[in-house]
Amino acid sequence: MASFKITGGRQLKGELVPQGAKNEALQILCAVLLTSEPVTIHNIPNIRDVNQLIDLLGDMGVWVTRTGESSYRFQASDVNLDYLETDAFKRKAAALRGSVMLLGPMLARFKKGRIPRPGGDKIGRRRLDTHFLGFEKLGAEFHFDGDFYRVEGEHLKGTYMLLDEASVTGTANVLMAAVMAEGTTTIYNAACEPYLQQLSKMLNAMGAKISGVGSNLLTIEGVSELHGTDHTMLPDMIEIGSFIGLAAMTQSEITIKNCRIPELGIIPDVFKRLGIQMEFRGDDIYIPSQDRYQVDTFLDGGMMTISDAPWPGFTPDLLSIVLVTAIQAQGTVLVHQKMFESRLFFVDKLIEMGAQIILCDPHRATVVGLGRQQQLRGIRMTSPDIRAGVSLLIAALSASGSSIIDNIEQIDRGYQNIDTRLNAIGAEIVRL
Ligand SMILES: CC(=O)N[C@H]1[C@@H](OP(=O)(O)OP(=O)(O)OC[C@H]2O[C@@H](n3ccc(=O)[nH]c3=O)[C@H](O)[C@@H]2O)O[C@H](CO)[C@@H](O)[C@@H]1O
Ligand SMILES: C=C(OP(=O)(O)O)C(=O)O
Repeated sequence: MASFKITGGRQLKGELVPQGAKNEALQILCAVLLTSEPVTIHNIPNIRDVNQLIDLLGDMGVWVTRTGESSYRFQASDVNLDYLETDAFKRKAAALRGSVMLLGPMLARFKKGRIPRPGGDKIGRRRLDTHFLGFEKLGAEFHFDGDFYRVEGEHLKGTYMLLDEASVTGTANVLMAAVMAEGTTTIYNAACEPYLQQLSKMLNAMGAKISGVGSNLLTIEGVSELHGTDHTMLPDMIEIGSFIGLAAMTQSEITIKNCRIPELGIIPDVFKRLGIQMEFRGDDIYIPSQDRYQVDTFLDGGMMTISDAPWPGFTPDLLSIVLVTAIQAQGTVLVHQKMFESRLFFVDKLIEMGAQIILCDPHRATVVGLGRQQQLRGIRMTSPDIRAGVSLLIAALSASGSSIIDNIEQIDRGYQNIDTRLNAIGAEIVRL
């Protein structure tokens, strides 16, 4: 188990370039299984979850060639389906959440697929019903033997389906199964975040016929085969949001480069409602060093609540960052994590550091901003999940004295060389 030692209280200054998007990468990498032709992908983040999925594809027989710093070519012309029966597959696929999206492509191309219970953050119940109900609607059979989920379907047929929830990985999985089904599939209540739009655009470039991209109603006309393509990943919007929170908490002047601002949806506005100033300079976001940031109230004077919702609502993956950023704001914010029930427990560490937070219940925490009247104190803590881990890192960077964060493998799942990149603009983080 690795740890970070952080010397807090330093103001940072400089530029940060966001990595390619983790959650887009996991969808896109699974989609390479849909064709026997080469698919080249650019701007792939060098992070644990993505590297594990690339390794897994290699083990399945996909030819993987690194063609540049963050570019790879994949060719799934010799996939070994027997590998799916091995213990190694079980162990590796169970290490990350994104592996569940191998199922849709396997079903589409090889008529069957098998996956162990996927891993990922332990942030509450994470059901997979949407995935399997969708596959069944397409005519596949589904079995779960307690260890493995199996799907089989010789002849997938297009149909209308109303997803039981707008699940991100569920929509991606069903979409990838449907692209080569016979006839037309309509997916209503589809998740529509930019990463799914990116996946749809890539599939269309491979020869799929998907319309309604960007909406919650996708129409897919099945085609008999897909071809190779080139695809470039968006910058990671969760990393961009994390850097905005980091800048505010540490009073740093940071420019976040090449953000693809139109794809960020409501994210910048939510941070602005915390009182954080930012300027859009072309496609960069400039955040000046701010001594104070005053939380907005609602128009009727009511206390600010920030909650998550399926896209184009605010992503749940940034609520932990909003929560930590509110600690040094002026004013009070209620953070309401509606989707996941175990994602806010890390606040006990922040309270130990001196933050004024009341955990109302597993879904809601009220943060009473310190308005820089008092600095947080460094402590020793453990990173429970990716986003809580980075939130603790931000808290530690703003604190007086030094902190240790254990279990930073969680942070490495989603943030590329975060220590080196932040040290380059003035942070003091040592990997132990
Ligand atoms: C690998 C990957 O891409 N992971 C992301 C993906 O996970 P993932 O695809 O696993 O998450 P889902 O979109 O399926 O849903 C997450 C949770 O939210 C609940 N839910 C979902 C939709 C809805 O309309 N209402 C609702 O309450 C679900 O019951 C579930 O508990 O999307 C999540 C939600 O943005 C993100 O936190 C994860 O980072
Ligand atoms: C919850 C997350 O990831 P995963 O779905 O991979 O666990 C996340 O990226 O915040």
